[in-house]
Amino acid sequence: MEETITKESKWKKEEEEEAKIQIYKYVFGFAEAAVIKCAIELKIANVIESHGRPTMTLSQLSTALNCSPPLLFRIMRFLTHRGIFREETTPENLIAYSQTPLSHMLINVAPLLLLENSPEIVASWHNLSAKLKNSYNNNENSDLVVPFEVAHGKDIWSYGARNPGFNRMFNEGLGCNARVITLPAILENCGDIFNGVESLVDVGGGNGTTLSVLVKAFPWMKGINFDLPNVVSTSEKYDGVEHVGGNMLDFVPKADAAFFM
Ligand SMILES: C[S@@+](CC[C@H](N)C(=O)[O-])C[C@H]1O[C@@H](n2cnc3c(N)ncnc32)[C@H](O)[C@@H]1O
Repeated sequence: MEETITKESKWKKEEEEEAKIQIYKYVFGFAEAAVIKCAIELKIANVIESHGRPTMTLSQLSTALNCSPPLLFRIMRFLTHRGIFREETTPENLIAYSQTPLSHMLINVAPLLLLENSPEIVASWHNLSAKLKNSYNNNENSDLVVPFEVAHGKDIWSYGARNPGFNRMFNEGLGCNARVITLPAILENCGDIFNGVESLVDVGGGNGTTLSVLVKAFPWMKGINFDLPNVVSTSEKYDGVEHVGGNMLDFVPKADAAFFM
């Protein structure tokens, strides 16, 4: 007689109990990003950092942020549990907070976190299944499905051209990624690729952050930041960097070397 594998015989009781706990990670998975965004918008890390003392009591922090202490305490408890800020008790028995390496990073990477957790980008992720539907057998049509376009009805560059707020957030977010994460790694590990390069065009260079860092590191180099007209027209000016607007499919300004990131 064929053996029937029942649910009970297949899974151990502990595994099922663990699954009941784990599933809540996914039910409330969004909360992690939402609380980080809340901390950035309130500028909690900036306020603690500029307080001038290593710790700041809950009462001082609540006053500085104009937030209800019990509400702020709950947000801080969520964050400190994850190593974002440290909770301490003062000699007067008051709750106080200090910075950790992770909470300090919130200050530097705030633009990137705000971009990736923006309603526009999150809406793309909510359309991820559209990308996979009917993609069996490498269906060519599924290659054309872009979750951002499903969510917003247009590609991300056209959307940015029509939405100055998103355009700015996008360029600041990627500029932050370049400044804090990518460029330090490039400069530390392979900076010598720029030796002898007198002019460099950054194709799709966004708001010019990358070139602004590179021309400082290699002062003999002239930078040409090439991006869509709506991007460069609102970008900050940097010494040693010329902004050129255009479509890379039509032309790319001439230089000793081209950089794509
Ligand atoms: C992924 S972002 C990279 C930005 C920047 N290089 C970085 O790494 O932070 C791509 C960039 O290409 C630009 N871009 C997209 N299509 C373009 C086109 N046809 N011509 C010129 N730039 C374009 C976008 O505006 C955007 O700034």
